[in-house]
Amino acid sequence: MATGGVNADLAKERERATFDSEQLTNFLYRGPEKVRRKRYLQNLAIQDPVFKKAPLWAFLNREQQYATALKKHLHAYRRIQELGITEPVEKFYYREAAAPHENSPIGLHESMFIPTIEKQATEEQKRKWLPLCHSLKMIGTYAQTELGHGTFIRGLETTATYDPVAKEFILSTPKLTAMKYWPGNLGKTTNHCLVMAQLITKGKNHGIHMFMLQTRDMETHQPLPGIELGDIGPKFGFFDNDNGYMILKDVRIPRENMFMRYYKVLEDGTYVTPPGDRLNYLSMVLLRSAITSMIGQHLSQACIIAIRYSAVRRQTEISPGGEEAQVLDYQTQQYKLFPALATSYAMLMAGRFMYDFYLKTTAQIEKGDLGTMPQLHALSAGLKAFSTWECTAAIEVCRMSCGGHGYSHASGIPKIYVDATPGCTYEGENTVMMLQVARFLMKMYTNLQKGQELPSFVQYMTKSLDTKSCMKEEVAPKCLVMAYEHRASRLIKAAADAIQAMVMSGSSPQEAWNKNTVPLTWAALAFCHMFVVKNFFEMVEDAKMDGQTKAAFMALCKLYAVNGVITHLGEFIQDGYLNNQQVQYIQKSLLDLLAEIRPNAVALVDAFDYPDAILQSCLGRYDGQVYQALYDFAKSSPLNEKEVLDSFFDYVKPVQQELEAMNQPMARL
Ligand SMILES: CCCCCCC/C=C/C(=O)SCCNC(=O)CCNC(=O)[C@H](O)C(C)(C)COP(=O)(O)OP(=O)(O)OC[C@H]1O[C@@H](n2cnc3c(N)ncnc32)[C@H](O)[C@@H]1OP(=O)(O)O
Ligand SMILES: Cc1cc2nc3c(=O)[nH]c(=O)nc-3n(C[C@H](O)[C@H](O)[C@H](O)COP(=O)(O)OP(=O)(O)OC[C@H]3O[C@@H](n4cnc5c(N)ncnc54)[C@H](O)[C@@H]3O)c2cc1C
Repeated sequence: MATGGVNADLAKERERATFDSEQLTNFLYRGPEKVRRKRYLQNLAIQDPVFKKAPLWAFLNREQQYATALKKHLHAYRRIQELGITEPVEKFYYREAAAPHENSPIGLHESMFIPTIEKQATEEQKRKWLPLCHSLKMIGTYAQTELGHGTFIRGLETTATYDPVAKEFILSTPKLTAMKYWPGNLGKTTNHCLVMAQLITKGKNHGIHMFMLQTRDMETHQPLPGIELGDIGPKFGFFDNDNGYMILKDVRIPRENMFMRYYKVLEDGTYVTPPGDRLNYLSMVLLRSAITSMIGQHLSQACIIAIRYSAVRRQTEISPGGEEAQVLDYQTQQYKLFPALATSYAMLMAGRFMYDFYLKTTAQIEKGDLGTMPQLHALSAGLKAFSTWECTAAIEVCRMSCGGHGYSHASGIPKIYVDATPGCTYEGENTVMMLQVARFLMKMYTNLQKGQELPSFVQYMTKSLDTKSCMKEEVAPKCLVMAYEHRASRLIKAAADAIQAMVMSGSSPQEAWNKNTVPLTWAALAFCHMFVVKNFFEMVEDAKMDGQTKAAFMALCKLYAVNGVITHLGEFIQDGYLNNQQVQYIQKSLLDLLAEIRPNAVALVDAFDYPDAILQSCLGRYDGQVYQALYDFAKSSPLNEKEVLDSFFDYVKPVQQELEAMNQPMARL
């Protein structure tokens, strides 16, 4: 444990901030009452001896990591029920503090299995399954992806063939590539899963549908007949999770195990047409809608670590014989870290919008109004992809900005990165998700050409592209937003025109699409970027906080927008929308903003309000005592338990002796 009070540099940083970080914390967590409740729940978990006593995951092997994570998450699950915590966000605060950076082996049970039952099951099915789920008699996961197919789910090969005589479905993975592969917690933890399979009845394939499958005996936990299950082995991250594989050999389940809220097969095998398309994709939409906030939180943790450390770390005298500078004073270090910080706030704001939009839209869907599903799909897919790409790249920047110590697990950043980066892949591979956004945008563009009204968040497309930017020396938010709108509109039009031109010259629409997927992803990315920028400005402008806090927050928001223009400059100037002079204004504004943010950098990360016990970082400690903490971390390495390791006697000594004998002058003769 480090001692010595707060590091003097860090203390100074907090004194010189121009705003009160608590104000921003209150905004981030939606009010002081919610902040108090968050801290209360986090403290409850942090003080709980079961969580407190557990060894740090970094020093454990994979089996131990799995067992520790399981023990903690099960204890948390029980405590959450005992404490009567029902709000999802409050459960999250408790869990995060109970098992920081340890992914839950019952995570899929809570994040996909139960929500899918709640949304896709009939009332009768819910009555039967939900109580068993809540008592963990049933522990389930979401088994969709197969060895051969993750993205193209219409191509899944698992079959569910209805037998009207027995009134059962026969589940089968008829070939190697059909085996379920990747589902979280499928390998060892769960005893049930939702299986996505091709529904075949009366000899006809009706496409993929969801079925409830019991995989293991509920007492002995042994796999049931016809089911082979296992863990898929170690991965880049998620070491503590048993992502699994599953082979099914003609496993029979009752007809009632098909999720029948929207889709139905009658006893005689008649398929009843559902009220709408893609309703069984809604579980993916839920998680996609939650990922933007989640990934923003991952990045915010990396920013706390890198920025606090950069305030403490001193390296190189600026003038000969002078004091070594805090590395945070180097403009280049600010250029790495402040855009990352701005990105984390931007994504937290986008995530807030996204989740609220999800709740609003799904409430309409529940009432039978499916009209906004395409918008929900496009926005959740796009923000999921955009935010995970941006945030994982920024986390890696944070890690490298910590120099050598960033590479150590002592920093905490490597674990944040490896657990964040699969967000680019799971719940829809990012490029594929961007192409779904592009598909939506192309439709909107066609509707525009037909003179139809567009949904509000794509109405900017109706503006003329013949205008020039209003950007002046004082870089105004309005002009920044318009620049993003212009870039998105132009790239959407460019992609649409390219496709139309190919179709006009004889290509099929599919061929024209496939020859333009790169420009289509440019357009989709520009759309998502514009959406995030615009939403960030709107949320800062509407935020209720004092003037100094708002000014500090606004500086970040502007930096996010300005930095995005500089990073993607070609797309903003290609048609002459911004001229050379205006680009210079923006470049100058970037440097001015770095200087403006500098005194508030530590306060801006303090506002995220992560206790040390959650952050688990020697570099990101609130007191800045990083060197003592690094030394303590090194001392606690199991390799240091023995002064001389057995491997020295087993391997080094014999080789030394052999080499010594070989190198004797006599031996060479
Ligand atoms: C607490 C967190 C811990 C982390 C845990 C991580 C857990 C991870 C779990 C998983 O990864 S589960 C598996 C996730 N898998 C995927 O996401 C698969 C991705 N693939 C798809 O979603 C689809 O195959 C596709 C790429 C969207 C294509 O679908 P499909 O082939 O059926 O459609 P298209 O022919 O392209 O389009 C047809 C039509 O349907 C519309 N559409 C597609 N998806 C949706 C949707 N979800 N909602 C509404 N509408 C949808 C699409 O836009 C087309 O519309 P039109 O243009 O024809 O109007
Ligand atoms: C940590 C983790 C947890 C997971 N948990 C679960 C789970 O709980 N349940 C579950 O069912 N699955 C789970 N998955 C699987 C995950 O959902 C899939 O890996 C994901 O959907 C991507 O599919 P894929 O692996 O088939 O990638 P592929 O589609 O094979 O992607 C490979 C490449 O092909 C490109 N590509 C593919 N199709 C197209 C296209 N049409 N156009 C252009 N490019 C294309 C992609 O962009 C990518 O570059 C998990 C995966 C991970 C990593």
